[in-house]
Formats: sequence, C-alpha cells, structure tokens
Amino acid sequence: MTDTISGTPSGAPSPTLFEQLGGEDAVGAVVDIFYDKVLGDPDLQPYFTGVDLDRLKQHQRRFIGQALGATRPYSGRSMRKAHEHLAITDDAFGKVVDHLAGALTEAGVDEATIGTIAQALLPLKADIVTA
Ligand code: HEM
Repeated sequence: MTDTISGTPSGAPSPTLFEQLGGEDAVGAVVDIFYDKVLGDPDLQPYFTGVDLDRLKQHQRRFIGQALGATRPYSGRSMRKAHEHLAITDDAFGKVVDHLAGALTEAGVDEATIGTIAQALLPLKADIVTA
C-alpha cells in the first residue's frame, strides 16, 4: 500500500512537499523564477514599485516553505496586513498564482503537487484581494 501524495509505503514517514521539492535551496530557486515572472508582467509590476525585493524574497521563501511543510516558521506580517495597502484585484491574484504555478513547473514539480499548492493558497485570497 502506498499513500497518495508521496508514494512511500504506509508506515514510513511521508516526506513533506517541502522535502519533495528539494528543501530550502530549491524553494529559493522557485521564488527567484516566480519574481522574474511577476516583475516581467506589466499588469503586476506596478504593485511592486518601491518594494525591497531582497526582503520580500526572504519572506516569500519562508512563507512558501512553511506552506509546504518546512519546520522553520514564517514570522512576517499576516497576509491581510502585508497586502491591505495595495488594492489588489481578483485578476492580479489569479495572475500571481499562475506565475507561481509556472515557476514550480519550470522547477520540475509535477502537476498534481502544483494543484495541491494552488489549493492551499486559495483561502488566502479573501485576505489579499481588497479591490
Ligand atoms: C498567492 C498569494 C500570495 C502570497 C502567499 C503572498 C505572500 C506575501 C508575503 C509572505 C509577503 C511579505 C510579508 C511581509 O513583508 O511581512 C508579501 C508581500 C507583498 N506582496 Fe504578496 N502574496 C500573495 C499575493 C500577492 C499578490 C496577488 C500581489 C500583487 C499583485 C502581491 C504583492 C505583494 C507586495 C507588493 C508585497 C510587499 C508589500 C510591502 O512590503 O509593502 N502579493 N506577500
């Protein structure tokens, strides 16, 4: 018998998505690809004017890492506090999630896992979209 996410025999500890992806370095690479895509998108670029990208990437690594099951905690602002001044639209949210999926695809993550990650991010929309 195998469990559905990891394919490891039942009884053995399942690797987290974070471990399956390749840990901290792999997540860092995904975040770099992700921001290249976001900042290359003329519809999204204006949201990031004046933002300290190094700091943002650092937070995003922690945040995505934690969402994938890493043990190192995310200690940044809540999603509402981090985004409420930005008047983010539904459309912009969808595009950002698409770019994250694209970055994960480029990093070699399989479609089912990307679906799981996208599903995990969806509930955040209520806190992030304010326009
Ligand atoms: C998939 C959903 C998203 C997640 C998980 C996410 C996550 C984060 C995190 C962890 C931070 C750092 C918080 C901190 O500094 O304490 C942040 C900041 C930021 N996010 Fe998002 N975000 C998402 C969607 C979006 C969207 C859709 C946009 C714009 C279109 C956006 C634009 C920004 C900007 C501009 C900042 C920097 C704010 C500032 O420092 O003033 N985010 N986000």
